[in-house]
Amino acid sequence: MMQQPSFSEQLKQQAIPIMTNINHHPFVTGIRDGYVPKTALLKYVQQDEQYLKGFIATYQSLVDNLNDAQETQLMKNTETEIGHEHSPHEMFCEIARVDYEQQSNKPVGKITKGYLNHMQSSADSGSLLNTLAALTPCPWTYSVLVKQMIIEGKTGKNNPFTEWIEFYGKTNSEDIDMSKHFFNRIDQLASKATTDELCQAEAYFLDSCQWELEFWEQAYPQK
Ligand SMILES: Cc1ncc(C[n+]2csc(CCO)c2C)c(N)n1
Repeated sequence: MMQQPSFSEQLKQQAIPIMTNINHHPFVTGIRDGYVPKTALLKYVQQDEQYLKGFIATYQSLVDNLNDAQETQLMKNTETEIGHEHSPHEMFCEIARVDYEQQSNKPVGKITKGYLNHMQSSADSGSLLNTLAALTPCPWTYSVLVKQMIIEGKTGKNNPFTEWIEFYGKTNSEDIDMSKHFFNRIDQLASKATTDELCQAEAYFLDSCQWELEFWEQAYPQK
């Protein structure tokens, strides 16, 4: 008999259309091909500075709500990774020839706010499964898109984004792959969840994937 795919495999399958749109978004193809307009890089950095603060806040509420010491330690280990996201912002600023220091504390845009509210509402739902489902697309979509670029051989001295691609390629290496760790935990929780709970978690996951797409679009509108 064919084995039923795991819940996390089902989530990834459901997200394929959104992931395809992300991979074809001009911001992402620009990184792959070595040119993104300065205005887009700037907008991204300004919004992502705000986004990271919110991501860390939601992650913190997740850790605070854990009641298992071992799991708390595991999640805290992952937490130390999150603080290192400023260097990709510095790379974008260098490429755009703008001062990184001037880019923080800009007003939070509509999409950034929407995405952050969505993540926080997953934590407020009181369900670890929902919270992990809402947080995972952040590391997962980046891991998928950079892996694709690395496979296609888009890194090299001709591409100014090589360091950026390798940054996310590295943070997603086997031993510290955050999305893998989150997906494993999601599968454990899913095995004890009701159908309704699984539906809810799936919606949190897919909405976050859609917000990831909107986030690129916010910085570099296609219209
Ligand atoms: C909108 C947006 N989505 C994802 C990331 C990437 N990212 C942010 S935190 C984190 C986890 C550990 O570093 C990862 C991969 C980003 N910068 N901005």
